[in-house]
Amino acid sequence: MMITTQHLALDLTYQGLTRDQLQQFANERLPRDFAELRAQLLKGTYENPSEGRQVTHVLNRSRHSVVAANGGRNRFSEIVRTLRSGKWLGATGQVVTDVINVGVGGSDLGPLLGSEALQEFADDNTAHPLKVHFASSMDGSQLYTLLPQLNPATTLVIMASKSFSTIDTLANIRTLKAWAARELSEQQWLEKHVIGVSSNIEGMTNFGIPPAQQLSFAESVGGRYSLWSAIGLPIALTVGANQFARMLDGAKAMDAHFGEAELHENIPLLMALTGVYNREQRGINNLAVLPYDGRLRKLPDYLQQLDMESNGKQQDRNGKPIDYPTGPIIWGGFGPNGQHAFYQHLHQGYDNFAADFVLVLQRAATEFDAATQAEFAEQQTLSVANCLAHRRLMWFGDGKTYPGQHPSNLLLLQELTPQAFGALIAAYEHKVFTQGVIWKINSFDQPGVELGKKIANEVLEVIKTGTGSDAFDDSTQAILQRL
Ligand SMILES: O=P(O)(O)OC[C@H]1O[C@H](O)[C@H](O)[C@@H](O)[C@@H]1O
Repeated sequence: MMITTQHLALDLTYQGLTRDQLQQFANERLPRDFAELRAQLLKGTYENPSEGRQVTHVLNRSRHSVVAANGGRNRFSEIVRTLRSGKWLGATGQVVTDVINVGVGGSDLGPLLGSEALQEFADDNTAHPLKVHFASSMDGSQLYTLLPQLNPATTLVIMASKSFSTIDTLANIRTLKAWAARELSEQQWLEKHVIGVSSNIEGMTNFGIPPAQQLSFAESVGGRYSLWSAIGLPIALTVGANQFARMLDGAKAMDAHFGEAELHENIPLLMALTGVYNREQRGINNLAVLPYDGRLRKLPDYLQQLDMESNGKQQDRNGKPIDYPTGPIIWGGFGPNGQHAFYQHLHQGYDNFAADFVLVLQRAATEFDAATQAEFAEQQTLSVANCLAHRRLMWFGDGKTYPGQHPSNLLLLQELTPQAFGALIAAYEHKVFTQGVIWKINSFDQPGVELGKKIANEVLEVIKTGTGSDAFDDSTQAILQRL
């Protein structure tokens, strides 16, 4: 069973469900008002009850929407143009050559995935190739290796944080500020070397970021749904504003598909239903994401946040406890390398799993000479053959010691264009939305993460003041003692 849209195809043959079975399952599990709720999501009026706002990330896909305008698309494009054309001068008059995106979670994973995936599609009118780096880790380990290679006078920092209060990001920024102080005054650094991306405008202003270097986006755009907003700046810096807009177009085309296509032709809907079926009817609690293209290496990480932070819940939309399983554990890795590492367990291990294979069939022509190009084409074919082989073995087994019967999707991209990438990510967003509706949960909050942050602050306070550790358990106390 293969469904083909403009940018993305889905083969769900190895889910092992007939059209009738899917229809019947949809009749049982999709609520009656599903079409209405879906229309709300696509209009930007779907409710996020616990945070008291509507869900509007879909509006960011439109090149001219109101939300996009409030997010400062013009300023966004201007910043992209200036930096990519080598016209952004630092405080000492030198051209900025390196950008570090400092953010975590939704302010890191989407920009990182998108920049890696689409690099080859960069608009080639760049006079000065800009290098884009990423720093997310709370412990500073990325900056530790990155900073010795950079010069504060030619480096610009994107402070990317929806809330502008995430301690991981603030800690990395403090380190960068201290590092820049070798060459620049604080004033110089703020005026020419920092761009803020946030929905907390006051926070950016209080930090001292000049208004012209503030890019905002609506609070109603969830962090894990924010790569379409100004948070996508690193992607635009990598590929150019036009290619970034093409990524939005691809997502928009998927929105239209999700809104209009009938059940048997609707990619996100079928991904959602087969996922719920696997969870509930086959008792499978995990989904392996297996991209067969190195440019999508970070896809499992990205989808972990998108899916697990959205649907890993034990309360319904009204805050009432629920007693049925919700979103699965998402894990995975780059398929071809996984074959030499964890696939043994997938083929012969004891555990059940479902898988999403993501396959790109062709790679655009490059500037390599013909002989090298032919070898690369051969490598692409090798990867396709391996993807198809392992997918078959996981489903059919060998009738003897390989059990098979592990259901999988094949998400097929003819080429990894910005449009196809946008469509792929939007399809997953809508899958997660649909499953959230089926499970009656709010996919747009993350109370568990917030409780973790609160407890971390309490522990930090004890470490800093050296008092109050007796409120903790023995194990925690013993470790604090060593510290
Ligand atoms: O963008 P920020 O406000 O800094 O948030 C970064 C991340 O932190 C949190 O812990 C949330 O769970 C994520 O959803 C969010 O993407």
